[in-house]
Amino acid sequence: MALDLLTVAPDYPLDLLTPAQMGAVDAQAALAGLVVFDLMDRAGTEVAEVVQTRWTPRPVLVLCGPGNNGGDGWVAARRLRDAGWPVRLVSLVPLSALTGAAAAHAARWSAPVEVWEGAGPSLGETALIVDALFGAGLTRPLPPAVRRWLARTTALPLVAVDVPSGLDGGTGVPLGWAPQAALTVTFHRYKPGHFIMPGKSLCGDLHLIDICIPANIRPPDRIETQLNHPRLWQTALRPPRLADHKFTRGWAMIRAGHPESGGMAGAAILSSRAARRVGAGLVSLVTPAALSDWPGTMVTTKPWADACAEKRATGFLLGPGNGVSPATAAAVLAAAATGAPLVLDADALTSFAGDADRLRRGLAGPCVLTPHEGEFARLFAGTPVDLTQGRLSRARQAARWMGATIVLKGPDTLIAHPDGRVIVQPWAPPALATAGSGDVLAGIILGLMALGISASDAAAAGVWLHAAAGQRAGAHGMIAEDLVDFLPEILDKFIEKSLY
Ligand SMILES: NC(=O)C1=CN([C@@H]2O[C@H](COP(=O)(O)OP(=O)(O)OC[C@H]3O[C@@H](n4cnc5c(N)ncnc54)[C@H](O)[C@@H]3O)[C@@H](O)[C@H]2O)[C@@H](O)CC1
Ligand SMILES: Nc1ncnc2c1ncn2[C@@H]1O[C@H](COP(=O)(O)OP(=O)(O)O)[C@@H](O)[C@H]1O
Ligand SMILES: [K+]
Repeated sequence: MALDLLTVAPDYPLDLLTPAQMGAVDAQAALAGLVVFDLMDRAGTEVAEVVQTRWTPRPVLVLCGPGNNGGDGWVAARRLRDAGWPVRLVSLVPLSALTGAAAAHAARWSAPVEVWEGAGPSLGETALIVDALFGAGLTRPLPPAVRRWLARTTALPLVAVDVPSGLDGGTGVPLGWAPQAALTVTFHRYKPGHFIMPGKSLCGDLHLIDICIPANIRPPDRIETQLNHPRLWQTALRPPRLADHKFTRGWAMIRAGHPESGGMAGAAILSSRAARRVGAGLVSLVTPAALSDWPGTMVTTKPWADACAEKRATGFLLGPGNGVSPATAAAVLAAAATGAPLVLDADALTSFAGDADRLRRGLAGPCVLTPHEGEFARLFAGTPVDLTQGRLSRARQAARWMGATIVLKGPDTLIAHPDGRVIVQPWAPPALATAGSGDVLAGIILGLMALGISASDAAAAGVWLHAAAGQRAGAHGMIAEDLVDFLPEILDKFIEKSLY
């Protein structure tokens, strides 16, 4: 699903269900009188529809597994054959092993069936593979022969039913290995693994099919993972108000680095511009040596301790270009002790490598940490966070342990909150992978928090606005400075205007 980030995106289901939650929904649907045979019929029929929309008729090989995922495959094969496609059907198990709705749909298949043997079927003329082997709830690796067969067919496009078989739909991490799909068709609700790397990449294009399970059938436990969307935070964005003066719009303090301390001032300058563009009333760049920024930025060489003593400060950002050093760590702890909103990025995080517990104990107010994968690994090494887990689990554990919002950046940025909720932003232009882009993101989140917006709303809104600015800047030649320049236009699309 490609998304235009510049519009208030149309409604799409935000909830991402774990495989266990999807199983609970399936079970409740059956209890509510929905017939699994019919749900499977709709699922498989839609798979066939999507295939026919994307490809012209060609020899297709449908691989069907032992469970309901395989059942969808039997339906899809039948529909494609009815539409005149040359279809071969390969069942992973003997037909006598099938049960329930899958067995019932298998009984409706009137053409020859090949049952998997040894190294697997010959490819022959096959030009397209439908993978209906296993769904999102698989808990162990693919059988080795299946894995080897799929690995040999990578030149052919593969359509995955629910997930590419072998991918854990709950985490986005393959159970050892999963094939690369050209497209993935899933049902009722997306699962986290569709959007979190490497699953996001393995799924190819995504299609969500409504198989008519009513929306009031929900899992019994809390849905903890959601897609990002303006409706989560749009009302929290704060337009300028008639009675405002600059101090009511917040004063953000940014610590700038200095070459002599291993720092670079440019990063903090990008952050300061972004914080100002999203509406912070005043932004100070606190720097050990004179530097120049836009004239409206208050550049000051006063000590960082003075900035921390400023009672009117409503937000602090440390890290961009600060240099990794005990001095940076001390400056972080000084700002944290004020209890004012805090954003920590880059060197502010790495300065606590091996000592994350000291940072954790020092946090006294709302805090957003914005690590990329490298910074995350350095900061959380040696903590209770299990670094062998996938991104979703790691981000969630880290936020819980740190008691702060963690923005784990990447093509699938995760915004994890201490209460266990995680917001996923899977849409962001890869052109954002350019130096300084993260500094702009940190400045956006700082500016929003300095305006009084909560850490969770500022992080989710900030990640969206940053990605939207990236989209607006275009696929080629974008530099971090451009992101700052597009922020007013982006904000204008999302901010509520009725309060003027
Ligand atoms: N129940 C429903 O309401 C619907 C379910 N649908 C399909 O049903 C699929 C889920 O069906 P199933 O729950 O049967 O799951 P799967 O189709 O993934 O198959 C699980 C089967 O594989 C076997 N198996 C072997 N090793 C396993 C392992 N390590 N972990 C899990 N299973 C293992 C199990 O014994 C079981 O027979 C979804 O992916 C979706 O394609 C669709 O038909 C739409 C409607
Ligand atoms: N392939 C990608 N697709 C989309 N967004 C990306 C990609 N790579 C990086 N980004 C985004 O770009 C920003 C880069 O930040 P960061 O790594 O901190 O860079 P820097 O420190 O140089 O500013 C993050 O917001 C990240 O989510
Ligand atoms: K599958």
